[in-house]
Amino acid sequence: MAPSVETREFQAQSRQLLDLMIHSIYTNKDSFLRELISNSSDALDKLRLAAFQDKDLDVDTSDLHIEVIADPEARTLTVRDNGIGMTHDEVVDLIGTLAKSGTGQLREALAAAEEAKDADNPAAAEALIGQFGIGFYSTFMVADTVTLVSRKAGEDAGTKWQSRGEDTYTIEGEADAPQGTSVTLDLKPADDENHLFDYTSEQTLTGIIKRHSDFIAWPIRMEKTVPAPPPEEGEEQGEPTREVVTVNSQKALWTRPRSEVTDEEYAEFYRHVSHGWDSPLEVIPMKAEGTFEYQALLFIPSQAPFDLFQREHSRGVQLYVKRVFIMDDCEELMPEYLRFVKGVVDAQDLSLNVSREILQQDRQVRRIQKGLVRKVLSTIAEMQDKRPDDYATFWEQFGRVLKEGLLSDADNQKKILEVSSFQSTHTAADADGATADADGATADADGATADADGATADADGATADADGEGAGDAAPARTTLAGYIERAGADQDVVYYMTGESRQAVENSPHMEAFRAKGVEVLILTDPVDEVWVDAVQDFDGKRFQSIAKGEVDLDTEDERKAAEEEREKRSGEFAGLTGWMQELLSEDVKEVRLSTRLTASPACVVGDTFDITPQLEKMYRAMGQELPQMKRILEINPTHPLVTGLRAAHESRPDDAGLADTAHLVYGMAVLAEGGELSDPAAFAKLLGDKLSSSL
Ligand SMILES: Nc1ncnc2c1ncn2[C@@H]1O[C@H](COP(=O)(O)OP(=O)(O)OP(=O)(O)O)[C@@H](O)[C@H]1O
Repeated sequence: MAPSVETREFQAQSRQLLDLMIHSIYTNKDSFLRELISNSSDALDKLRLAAFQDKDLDVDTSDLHIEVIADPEARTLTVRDNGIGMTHDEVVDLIGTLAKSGTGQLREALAAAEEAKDADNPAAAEALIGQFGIGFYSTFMVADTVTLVSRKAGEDAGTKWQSRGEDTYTIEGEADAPQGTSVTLDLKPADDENHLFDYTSEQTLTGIIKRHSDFIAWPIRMEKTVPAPPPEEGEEQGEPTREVVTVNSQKALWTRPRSEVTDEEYAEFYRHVSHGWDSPLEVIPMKAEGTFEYQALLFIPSQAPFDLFQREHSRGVQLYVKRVFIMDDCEELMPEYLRFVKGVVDAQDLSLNVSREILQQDRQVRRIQKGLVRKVLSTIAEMQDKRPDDYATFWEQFGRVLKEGLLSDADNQKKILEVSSFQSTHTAADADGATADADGATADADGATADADGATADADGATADADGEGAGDAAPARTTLAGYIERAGADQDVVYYMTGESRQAVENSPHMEAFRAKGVEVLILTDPVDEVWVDAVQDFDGKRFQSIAKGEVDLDTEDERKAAEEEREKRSGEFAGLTGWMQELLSEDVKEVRLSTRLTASPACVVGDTFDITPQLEKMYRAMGQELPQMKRILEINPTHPLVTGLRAAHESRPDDAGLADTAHLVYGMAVLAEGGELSDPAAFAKLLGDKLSSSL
């Protein structure tokens, strides 16, 4: 019976990707070979491990290798391995669908690339390929047809998958497939101008393999024409012969001294372990000797992967034991908040059949983790100190993740705070035009202000920052906590901050008014994680973190404080009628109405008690499905604002006027909006405002 050929459709997103690949002008077309070899190498690692762990698995692991077979006449190129192979279902799942499909960013990026293609702007597609690294599908950059034949170790029959990269692929049984996987490409005609080289040329292939895959631990073999050795005296030069040679050196990069490895070799290895297409920002080789020995080669990427904040985010650190691959993404070696770190750890003293369960319990593994974390944090500190531009890139890409460590790694909290940097009213505003200190709020004593375009790092800890939004944009600068504390002076015993959704929302919030008037610097924290760590971290260098939107503020000197106290008492008496009435009227929304000391220009603002959670955090909790009681906050009104004094006078003379209650509701609504908050009933607010405006005409 002839084997049945099944034709299946690619998923919509896979189709889009393939389309991009086929029409790609991506210049690094050679990368397809690195991807195939990388996949083969992984498959060989997996087979060796499977054979080791499952003694019943009937496989021959005596000659694990990768073969590259070129046929210039037929214009085909095959990459074959005798690794773990794939079952029929795995081929459909892993090759027929895109593993990372369904994620928002990829969908968005694809849509953007699609649009750009219509607009004849291929750069977007190029960026997409570079950023997402599109493994197996990259073969369609160089091939018209791709045929994959695979037989899983331990199974009797194989599977053949074939596609022209259009809407469909075919899949059928292949009875006598050898164990492992082969991928055969029907190559497109060479077109040097478009970086599509002749991938059947021995020289081209050798060059690519040496450049991209030299360190692969398995032999990569290729049949080549080898010249005969020089003749002995009196003999004739022999004919060149065809021989199978191993093209790569197979040297594990982490065992070689840094001085002997080029940056490009490190970059290629990084791409292999991270499945990335970018270059590493930092290379961290490590060697620990003594009671437990390990070598590690870690990398900090230059670009955050698109799934960094998704549960099933990309892999991190691989564990090897005495050069033998044991597992991908070894969580036990790297804490969650350093999940962006890629690389390998090769431990000498673990057993080859170590399992995740054992790793979790193992004291040695915990000590390795401690060593790795210490080294990564000290590398970030060094970057901050010596390579501010790289540090700025790092912070832009991974700062949000690193700050998660403030919650989960108490031992390193101080270190993490030291290497963190923050926007503040002192640092330059970013490109959205919100200015930090338009009215000169924070010119500090030594005159070191963040410079206008944020392009240079200043001496007191404000670091310049490339925000990745393209050249020409004013880059935001950030400050370290040490920089903040130095500027604040010894008398200020807290670090002021405000959290919010954007710099602009924080800067324009009424809470900022008194701080701006007094020239007191405030950290501007806009990452969701900021909402949480500020409550969990006690202090930095003995200075407490204090939200300017919580509790009472006190920015006065002793004398000012006395005068203000007297003034407030007098005013409290004068305004008691108004605050009491408003408190009752607004009791569904607020727990107190009181006079404010933090406002200079706005009529009112809402604040929390010192230990209340912020509205943003409340929103986050609710989004995560957590039930919370309704949080009531405090309405502070400004006793010098004409709207407030006017309302007081009107309420005194016409206490029963229903229109005044509307005004009070509007004052509250304005306070919520001014801090960037959300009204519980925006339609009611709009109607009230509309009525008020009509009656004033
Ligand atoms: N030669 C092979 N042998 C066995 N399995 C393979 C082979 N090639 C690919 N696979 C399987 O198919 C999956 C998808 O491969 P693909 O190259 O598209 O993505 P990837 O390597 O997982 O990730 P990335 O897209 O980041 O490179 C692999 O994860 C692997 O499970």
